[in-house]
Amino acid sequence: MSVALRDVHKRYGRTKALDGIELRVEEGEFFCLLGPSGAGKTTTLKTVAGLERPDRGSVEIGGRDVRDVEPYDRGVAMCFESYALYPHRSVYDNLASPLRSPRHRLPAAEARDRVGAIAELLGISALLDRPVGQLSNGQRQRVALGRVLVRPARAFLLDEPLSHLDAKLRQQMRAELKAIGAVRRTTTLYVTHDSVEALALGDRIGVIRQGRIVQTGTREDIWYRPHDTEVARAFGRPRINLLPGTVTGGGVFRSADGAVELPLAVPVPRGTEVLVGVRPRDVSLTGDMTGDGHRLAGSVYVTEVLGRSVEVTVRIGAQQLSLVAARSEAGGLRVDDPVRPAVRPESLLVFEADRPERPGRRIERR
Ligand SMILES: Nc1ncnc2c1ncn2[C@@H]1O[C@H](COP(=O)(O)OP(=O)(O)OP(=O)(O)O)[C@@H](O)[C@H]1O
Repeated sequence: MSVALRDVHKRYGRTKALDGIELRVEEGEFFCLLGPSGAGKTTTLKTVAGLERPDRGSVEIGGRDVRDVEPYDRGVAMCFESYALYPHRSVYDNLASPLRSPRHRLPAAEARDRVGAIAELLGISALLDRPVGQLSNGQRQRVALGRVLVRPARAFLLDEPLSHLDAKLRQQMRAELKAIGAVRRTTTLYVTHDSVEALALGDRIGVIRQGRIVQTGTREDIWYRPHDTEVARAFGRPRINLLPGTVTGGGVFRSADGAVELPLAVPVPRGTEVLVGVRPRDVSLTGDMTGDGHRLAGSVYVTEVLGRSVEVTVRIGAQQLSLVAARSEAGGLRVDDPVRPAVRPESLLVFEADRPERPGRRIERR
């Protein structure tokens, strides 16, 4: 079932939690809602589940306005970050109890199969007889997720369901979550503040900030065409370089101290104050084999080993430019060594300068 929110507003006293949310999750789609703490992610989910009533705007499930539909009758299954489990009952009972509700009431054998399959996928088969109260936080979180995924639902609403797992398990579960048949077939709205998770999981991603959706798109849209500097900063580690400066005649970017000059592929009027963005992996330490790409002259400021590659921060006048190079290229570099990194004009993103009231928007290629 598709899920749509139109112009949804919600206030708690003086706090504007949702400020005109527009969102549409297509049938069967896995949609990630990404935003910082307090952005309104949980409130959005609660509004879909019917646990909060919007002050204005509408929520539709399967094309039907659900204003007057009770949470229980909406047919959505929600997993909260603060999970409600029965601590004295076994993992098996916690997983099976949703299937005993009058809504589902599956035959015992079928319920057992479903619970077994979900427990297997979540790696908790060995814990089925244990009381939930004796489990670790990460194990409990998997039980809570299982309680949601086990039931037949028209849509899953998942609120940071992997947040309590350690890094390794989180990565593993991330990969497995989308492979679960029920998840693959069922519309899923997944909330996270982790951009890596959003990029890994989302068929599409919605970026939420201060109760509004700033940008919706595929991972390619968000990565290559971020709406503004804040979206650009949110995705990618090491972070995108954003160099402040002005556009001179001939469409060349120039930093305030004149140390960095870069030809722009995007037409920008002369005199415009901009931030030029380039991702560290798009800066080449040794210059392109083909020789194209614009060269800059600087010196090594800091190097940091990131497994097989090295992050090199280069000082160019008053600017710092970070790049990622292979260890074979950058392994021997010392602080203050001169380097000539190269940047291709087509990998540059151009943004309006940030203003106090809002981050700089990307200037589009015409
Ligand atoms: N029941 C409530 N009463 C008062 N204020 C609330 C209530 N629920 C949420 N808020 C406020 O509404 C805003 C949005 O909260 P919400 O929980 O939706 O954010 P979030 O993006 O899910 O954040 P987090 O990642 O920290 O869970 C916050 O400023 C929060 O303090």
